[in-house]
Amino acid sequence: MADLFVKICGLRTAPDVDAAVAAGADAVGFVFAPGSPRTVDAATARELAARVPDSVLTVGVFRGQSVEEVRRFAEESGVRGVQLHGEEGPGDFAALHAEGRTLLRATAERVERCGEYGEDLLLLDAPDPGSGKPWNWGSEDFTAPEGRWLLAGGLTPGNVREALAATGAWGVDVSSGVERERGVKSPELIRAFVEAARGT
Ligand SMILES: O=C(O)c1ccccc1N[C@@H]1O[C@H](COP(=O)(O)O)[C@@H](O)[C@H]1O
Repeated sequence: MADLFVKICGLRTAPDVDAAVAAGADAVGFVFAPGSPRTVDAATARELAARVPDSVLTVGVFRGQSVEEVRRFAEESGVRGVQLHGEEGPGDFAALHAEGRTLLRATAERVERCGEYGEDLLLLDAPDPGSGKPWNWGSEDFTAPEGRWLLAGGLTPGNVREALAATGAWGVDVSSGVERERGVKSPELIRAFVEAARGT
């Protein structure tokens, strides 16, 4: 699955970013949601995003923040994409889309297809994002949405192949599973995750 889309999230340092880019990530995420061990400010994210080539999407991650706050962080940091874990509706997505941003809608709900709210990518995540806990993506009840969707929640280098085989996801997103301790990324685990996900 060499063309599998891979996002590495919760990056806080230059070595984190360099490791994700070198490993071949398609997107890197900076957490602007408050209260996470991975939260960075806009100035830090701007410095980190400057290390990222144009071919790799930079994404700001938000949870329960106003559209005005999302817009302000995105402008100040220069990220090209925003990932929304809140209660935003189609109108909010339309407003952010009009500004040229790539939009990721994160949800723990069952969804039939990507794009229902105007998002570019759908992210199916655990109810407690960033916790490293998997959800029941392997169960018989799970039905994959149509379109471009990313699987997230408790993925690791050790389970990502199984998860892809079970769900047929278009892409994957990981944070906890590439950390040596909570909030601290491991370049080795980042590389191992991308290789395992793509089967390279
Ligand atoms: O990573 C966080 O701390 C975070 C905080 C608030 C919203 C989203 C967050 N991360 C997202 O959670 C999943 C990855 O979770 P996991 O740690 O791999 O289980 C991914 O979508 C991140 O973007």
